[in-house]
Amino acid sequence: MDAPAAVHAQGIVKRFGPTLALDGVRLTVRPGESHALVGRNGAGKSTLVSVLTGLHRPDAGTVTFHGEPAPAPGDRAAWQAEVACVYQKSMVVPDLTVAENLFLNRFDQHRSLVRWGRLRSRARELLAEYGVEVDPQRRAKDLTVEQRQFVEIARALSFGARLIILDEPTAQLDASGIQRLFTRLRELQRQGVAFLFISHHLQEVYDLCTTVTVYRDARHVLTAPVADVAKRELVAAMTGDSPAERASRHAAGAAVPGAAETVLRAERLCLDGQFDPIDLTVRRGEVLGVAGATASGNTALGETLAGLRKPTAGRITVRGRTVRPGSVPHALDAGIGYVPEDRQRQGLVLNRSVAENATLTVADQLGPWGTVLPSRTRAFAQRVITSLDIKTSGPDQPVNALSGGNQQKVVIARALAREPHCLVAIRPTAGVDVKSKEALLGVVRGVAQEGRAAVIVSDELDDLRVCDRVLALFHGRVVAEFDRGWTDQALVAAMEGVTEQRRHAASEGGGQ
Ligand SMILES: Nc1ncnc2c1ncn2[C@@H]1O[C@H](COP(=O)(O)OP(=O)(O)OP(=O)(O)O)[C@@H](O)[C@H]1O
Repeated sequence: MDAPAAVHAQGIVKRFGPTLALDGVRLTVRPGESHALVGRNGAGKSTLVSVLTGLHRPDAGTVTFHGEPAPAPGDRAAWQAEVACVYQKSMVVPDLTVAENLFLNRFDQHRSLVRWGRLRSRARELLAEYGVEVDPQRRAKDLTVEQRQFVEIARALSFGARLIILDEPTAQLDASGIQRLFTRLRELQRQGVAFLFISHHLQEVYDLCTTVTVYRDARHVLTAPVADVAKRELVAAMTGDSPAERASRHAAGAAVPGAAETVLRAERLCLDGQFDPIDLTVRRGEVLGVAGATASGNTALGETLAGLRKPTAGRITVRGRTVRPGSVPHALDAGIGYVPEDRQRQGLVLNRSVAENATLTVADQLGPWGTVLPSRTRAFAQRVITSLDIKTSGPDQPVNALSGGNQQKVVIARALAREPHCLVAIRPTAGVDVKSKEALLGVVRGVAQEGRAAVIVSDELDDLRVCDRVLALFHGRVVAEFDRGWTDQALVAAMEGVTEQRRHAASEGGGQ
């Protein structure tokens, strides 16, 4: 406890124009500690990370590493020797090998010739030292997310950094990948490496971290040992609400008129190398879950339903009408609304406003004869901002100035704008805070309640709990089907390929 903090930040203020992103916040992470930083979307977590890694200069406040003042702005090498952040979006260069990535910008300055053999053996030594089993000659783009994160961690440690920031590191890992990551992190902690762990998965915070800090609306709210804070107190600190009992989301949906009618049907739909022939139907008033771990084929199935991928064989119909395969415009026209997994690439036009993004799919409804009335666009966007609780300075703010979770809400708003017959959402709550998650899932349920239908493709149990039925995929095949009332263990076991059974259901029970 007497050793100086791995990082100590105090009185940090950061403004972006009119937005106060950090309002005098503090954070202390001790050597060997794993410290969680949690907060609702837009609370200021990413901004703090940018300050702690030297990407943003704070308007006020101080940062020290191991008792020494932070390096001068712009001195990249000095910052790298203190701290590294492993982001969801990889920083490694995809076309270079692991060895090249590890030694990027570190080639011997006075040698014009790189000695590749030596580089590879040094890379092998370095990976072995940190227990990372990856061939240094493989291209970074061929690595799994898990391997890439390990390479990035090894790279950071090899620069001398003893503080590693992990920004939603588990977002793209399956359960066994998360376990392997946590095991590795615990080993490194024992060697004195400190971690700052940013996650919207509160359970992971309890599994991994010893201390938790909560920010809310740009301010520091709480720092405490994880063991002393109950989950509902943590949520209350994040939201500012009193810990009122929240209704269980396992509750059955109300009956909808005409509920037997099939909205979306897939017949013998298959995509080579991704999933075997699958039959599925989604009826009016129903939310269907398509569960599966990474590479189970569930994402590919969702993307095929949305027209993003062309199936090898099979047929998709919406209310009896065949949809042209592999065409997003046709899927959209047929009434399939799509919420993509990668909002940065597929979801948003980042430099355009919230209003423009939210209304992209409904431009034809915003004015007469092909015109778009700004007043109508803004009014529409304002309704969306209110109903989805999007934290923004207004409809005219560009979406790239929103926090990640709030960007996700804009993507969902856009998919809903056309009032699709069936919404297909892939991991719709990734990176979204607990309260917004509830709101978003409530919106998806609402689609079904209005007599339409929805498909949620996810490995998140919270997402799947709002579904009326869940298909579990493993290695491209449906291995189990669950009605409401499944237990977490049963569904996880199916997703991990541990059990296989066609119909698995208990309509009683809490499913917690
Ligand atoms: N480059 C920027 N320009 C303008 N505003 C910004 C910028 N970066 C962040 N902000 C604003 O600062 C506030 C804090 O955002 P930040 O990204 O730090 O939140 P966060 O806690 O990381 O949220 P999330 O969990 O959604 O990622 C938000 O209101 C956001 O809109």
